[in-house]
Order: sequence, then C-alpha cells, then structure tokens
Amino acid sequence: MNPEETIINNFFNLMLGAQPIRRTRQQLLDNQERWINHLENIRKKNLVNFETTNSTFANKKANTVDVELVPKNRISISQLQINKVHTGKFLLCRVITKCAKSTALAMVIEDLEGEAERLALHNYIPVNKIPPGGLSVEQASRFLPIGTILAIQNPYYKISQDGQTSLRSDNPNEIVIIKSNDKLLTQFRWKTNIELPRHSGIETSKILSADDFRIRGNEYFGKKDFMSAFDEYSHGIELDPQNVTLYANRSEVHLRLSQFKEALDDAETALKIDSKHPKAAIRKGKALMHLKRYTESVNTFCTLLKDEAVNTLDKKLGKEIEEYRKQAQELDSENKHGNYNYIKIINEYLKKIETREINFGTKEWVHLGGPRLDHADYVSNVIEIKQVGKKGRGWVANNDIPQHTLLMVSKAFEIVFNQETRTCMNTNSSTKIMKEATNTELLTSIVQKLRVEPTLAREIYDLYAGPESIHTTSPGKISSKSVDVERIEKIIFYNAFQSEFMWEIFNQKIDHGCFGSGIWIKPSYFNHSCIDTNVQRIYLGDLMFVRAQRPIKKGEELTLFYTDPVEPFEKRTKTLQKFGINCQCRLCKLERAESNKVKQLRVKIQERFNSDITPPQFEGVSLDSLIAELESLIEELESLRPKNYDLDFSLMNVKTALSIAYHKNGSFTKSITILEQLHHLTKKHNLFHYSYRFSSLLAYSYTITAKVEKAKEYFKLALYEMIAPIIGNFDVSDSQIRSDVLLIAEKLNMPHINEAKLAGLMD
Ligand SMILES: C[S@@+](CC[C@H](N)C(=O)[O-])C[C@H]1O[C@@H](n2cnc3c(N)ncnc32)[C@H](O)[C@@H]1O
Repeated sequence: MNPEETIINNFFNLMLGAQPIRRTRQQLLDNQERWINHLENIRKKNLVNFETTNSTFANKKANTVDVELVPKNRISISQLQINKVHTGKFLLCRVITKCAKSTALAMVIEDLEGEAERLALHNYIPVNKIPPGGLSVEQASRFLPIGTILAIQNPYYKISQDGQTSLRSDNPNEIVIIKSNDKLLTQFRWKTNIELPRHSGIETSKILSADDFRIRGNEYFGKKDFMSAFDEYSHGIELDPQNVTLYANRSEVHLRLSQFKEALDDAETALKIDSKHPKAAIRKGKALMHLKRYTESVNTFCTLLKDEAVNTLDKKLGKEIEEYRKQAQELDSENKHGNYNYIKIINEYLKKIETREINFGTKEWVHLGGPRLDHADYVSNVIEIKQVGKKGRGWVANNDIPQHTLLMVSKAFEIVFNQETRTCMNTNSSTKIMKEATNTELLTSIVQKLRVEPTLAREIYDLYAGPESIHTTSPGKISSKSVDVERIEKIIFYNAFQSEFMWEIFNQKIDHGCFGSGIWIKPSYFNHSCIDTNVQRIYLGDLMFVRAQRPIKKGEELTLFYTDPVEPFEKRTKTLQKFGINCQCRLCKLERAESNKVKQLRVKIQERFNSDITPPQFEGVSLDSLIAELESLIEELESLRPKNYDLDFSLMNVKTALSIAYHKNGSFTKSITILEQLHHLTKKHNLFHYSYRFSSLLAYSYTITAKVEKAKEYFKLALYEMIAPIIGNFDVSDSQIRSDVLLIAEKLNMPHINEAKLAGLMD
C-alpha cells in the first residue's frame, strides 16, 4: 500500500470505531522512511502533495502557557492522553529520524524512557526559507538534525487523519531546543543510546576558513538558496566574529528572506566593525524602511550619500541630498500623508546611488525572491474607520470624494503566492488545493513574522477574529512568547484576500496567472456589499490599490465585494454565511424574496446552459440551433425577473455566448449589439472587472468589421477602464501617458491587446 492508501484505509478504520494505532519504535522508523521517500518523490516530480489539503487547525486551545522546564513539569510519552493538550507540562525528547516537510515538519522523536512517537510541527518553517522546488529531506533535517534535544511545551497528543497517534504543535514558540550542556539534562539519563550522525557545519568548520564559508555562501546566494547561504555565512561568523563582509552579506540574505529585524541587526554589527561600509549602510537603510522606521532610513541614506559627496567633492550631489533631507523633515513635522512620501524620498536616494554607478550592490531594489514591492502604506485623509451598525467597524467617507480618488495603497502585511507553496507549483490556478496551501503557509508566515517582530502583533490582533473573539491581548503584553496561533488563524479566515494576479511577476510571464493569499491591514476594515459598491481594489505584486469607483458622498460607508456579484445567489450566500454575513444589498434582498419555484427554474436553466453549450468554440454544434437555444434560454431567464432582469447577472454568460455564436455566424451587427448591451450593464452596476473585457471585445469586433474609428474608441475606453483603477484619471489621447498605460495593460494581459496593436488602434 502506498502512503495515501494507508492513510485513507486507516482513516476509514477509525471512522468505523477501531482503536487508534500506536506504533512500535521500529514501525515508526520504517514509516518515516517510507514517508520521506514518498515526499521526495513528489518533490522531485513537482507534483501536488495531497496532504496540503489538510488545513484544519487541530490544536484547539486558547492560549500558550510558558512552561518552566523543571523535572516536576516533565511528562513522558506513555503518560500522554489522546486528544488532550497537556497544559503546563513539557515533553523532553530528541529527534531520532530525518525530517520531512509537507504541511508540517514531521519526524520521529524518543523520550528519556526510550519510547518513540511521531511529531508534527506546524508553522515551524518560514515560507521564505523554502526554496522554489520545495525543501529536500536534507534541507528540512537541517532545522532539527538527528540528536537535537527538544522540550515540547504543552504537548498535544492526537490521532492523525491516518488513524495513528501523533504529537502535534502549532506554535513554534512551544518548541524549545535544549543545548547538550543545559543544566536540565544533568538531572536525567537517556535510556537508549542513539548513534548521532556527524553533521556538516560545525565539524567541517575546523577545516574550512571563514573566507571559504563566505565563498560557499556566495555560491548559494547566487543560486538563490538563501537558507543555505545563511548557514554558510553563519559558520563563517562563528570562526571570525569580526568579519564585516560576512555580516553585511548575511544582512542581504535576511533582506531576501524578508527578515528585516535580523537584516538590521547584522547590518548594524557590520557598521560597528567598519562604520564606513557602504553595503552595510544600504542594507541598514532598506531594513529600516521595511520596519517602517522611515526617518531613520532616510537619515541612513542621507549620511551615506553625504560621505560620497564629500569624498568625490561633488557639490551638486551634496545640495540635492540636503534638499531631500529637508523634504523628509517637513514630512516628519506634518505627518499628514501616512508614510507614502517617505518612499519617494528613499527611492530618490536609491536612484542617486544607482545612477552614479557607485558600486553599492543595490541593483535589485525590488526583491527577486518574490513580487514584493518596496513601498509604504498610504491612506487618504478623506476616509476614516467608524462603527457602522451591526457590521462592526468599517470605512466611512468624511468628505465628498470624486470618482477615481486614490484612497489607499496598502502593502500586504504578509502574502504567500502559489509559486511559493512548495509542491503546489505547477497546478491549475483555480484548484482548491492551492488556495488551502497558500492559506496554511500564510498562517506560518504570520506566526514566524510575529516571533521576530512581536510589536507588529497589535495591528494584526486588532482585526476581526469572529463573533466570539474579544480583544484580550493588550499592547504591553505582546511578546514573542505570546503569538496566538489560533487567533491568527481566525483572522486569516475572516480577513484574507485571495487574489489572482496577471502581473509579470517572479521575473517570468505567467500565462495562467498567479494566485496569492494575503493579509492587508487597512483594507481589512472594508465591509461587504454584492452590488452598489463604491470602491474597487487592484493588486500589483503585494500592493493593493483602492480607489473610489464612483463619486462618494460625505458620511457614506465604503464597501467592496468579498464575493463576485456575478456568482449565483446560492453560491454567494453560502460564502457570505461562513463570514457571518446576511447581506442586505439590493441584489440579495431581491433574490431572497424570490419564490423557491423561480429559484429552481433558474438553476435548471443554468444547468441546461452549462451542459448543452460550451463556448467559445461550440464545436460540433449547428450554429442555427445553438442560437435558437440561447435565445430561448435568455427569454426564459428574463421572464423570471421581469421587472429587474438587468439585475440577473446569470444572463451575462448566456448573452456573451449568444454574441459569440452570432459572430461565428457572420451576424456581426447582432453580435456587437449584444456586447454593447452587456458593456452598458457592467458600467451601470460598476462591474469594472467585466467592463474592460467587453470594451476590448468590442474594439476587436469593430476591427473585424473594419469600423476603425469605433474600434479605436472602444480600445481607448478599454484602456481607461482597466488602468484608471490603478493610476487614476488620465487622458488617453496624451501620447506620453498612453505609452505607460499600454505597458501596464500589456503586463496585465489585457485581452486582445496584440490584435489591437496589429490593427494600429493605438496610433
Ligand atoms: C474583514 S472584516 C470587516 C471589518 C469588520 N467589520 C471589523 O469590525 O473589523 C469582515 C467581517 O465584517 C462583518 N461584515 C462585513 N460586511 C458585512 C455586511 N455586509 N453585513 C454584516 N456584516 C458584515 C462580518 O462580521 C465579517 O465577517
């Protein structure tokens, strides 16, 4: 039986009431070996690992208790009870197998008494430490090599999905690594003698020099294996703790891994050794910027460039730098526009550094590791968070707001892209597996982030965490020990945005789009409405742009949709119910009021459409009979909602299919008339994510019918509809702006853009 079959089989046994299976030591070792081989096989073949579908939070407990590691609190494996969190206890154990990383980091451990058990550590490995092809067993085992002694606080013992017992921990803070000379160990003796493998690193460091480690680190860095580069530089530092280059290099590794606090620490250590080390200063400036310590970041860059101006006797540079410094000081005193303008200044400094070709090693300002853009948050002062009745908090306009006003540029607090979820790399972007995997990894990323930078916890813990949650953690109490994994999981559930990106990211063109799951703090306070929303969001990399979709009146609540209004009522309701939302928008009220008979008829019509008609090819069907069938479906749908048929978005798909059928049939005028109706409908209901598709389709259709002027008009409109949500109002006829706009449209894979180029529509 392969591992999947074993698991499913055991799971069914369990369902049928069989007793949980507790394996012997040898069985556990054999099982782990099989599991490791299985995972390696999956990783090498780049397959999806089925285990990633399991994103349930199994460790149901409120808060972590910090356990004192003294003999009276120790518990052994034989004392563990199933389905119980042993609060206040710790299990002293050591790793006896290699580790394998699927959803969790899995290994076998043994306790002092020599009894063995499986251990699954969730959220233990930061996503940014996982290389593109997934972690190999060798790499995973470097986190906790064989022989590592652990104290597992508050151990949770459970029956896994495979029906076997296992220890599970969701909170990495509960896993304490015990050094072999720890006082605690003098009080105990291990029953078994395991043979520890000689692991690389410390042993080999006796032979290699610090510079050898630097070279090896640089090689790994070149291959973007940042975790290995980190190990090599760290070994070098152990040998030569005054080596400025090693600290500066390790600081860059931390930047690439988005570990900004550590990046700052290393850069500062390097600067303590050599206060004029330019690369260390740049890395310090970048780290400070990411930590949102903008004034300090500006000062760091300013000092660096000032030194450069003095050294090169460049008066012009000296003056420019002073000018930027002044601007920054004004920002400090005004503190009006959030932190957005600091970034402009920081970028000016960086441009100076680059254009002067000073060899500061800062060419890759935008990280190569992922599409995370260097930017700060911006929130317009025309909106504020207020209580909005039963919905809780929400954004409200405190002034009249014109259409297309930029309301927010928000950088993801944390985001995970599908490409980063190990074995899920080449999967279909719409599969559930990937979504769940990205959400699981998002939890890990946030937990890890808060361990390093506990002060960030406040803004995340303040987000909505479900009806039963109360804000328990006060800012003073937040420490790395108090990462509340369960609360974060709930916050992800209620607040994560799951977004499709067409942007050219990861330095490669992604045809099928890129899926990301992230938390954006300020946008999380927008409440939902299916239609009549007044703001729209667009993603570029990890930035979310929020703009006014139409003019907004002072006092109006700002809403966006969580679920696409074009989805059927039943599907929307199901999704919204999960978030505790009983939507009171015009569309939901109308659909709720319809009789069951009407609802069932609509479902039947939809089923007929889905099964009989497969646009856009319509292969093997007579176009005439297809057109007749589509027209009859439309008539039936319209009769179900006679007064409000323009609010039946299920008509959109059917009408689009009819327009394509007419097009294929050569009835271009009829096809265009339908498209124009659909375009009008999407404009009327602010469905901007559909409007530009219809206008570019219209541009294409008019090109085919040789109506060039009309085609140009629709092409410009399509460009406007697609790009204005990102860059705001613009004049399409301005040729300079148009070339920028075309570039963005191309990056966003605008439909029919190549045909439009060929037809000369942008001249
Ligand atoms: C992302 S949060 C939005 C901000 C939230 N209101 C708060 O106080 O932080 C999502 C939660 O807001 C509430 N919510 C959002 N839209 C709503 C609506 N249209 N009606 C009722 N509750 C809504 C639900 O409790 C939902 O789970």
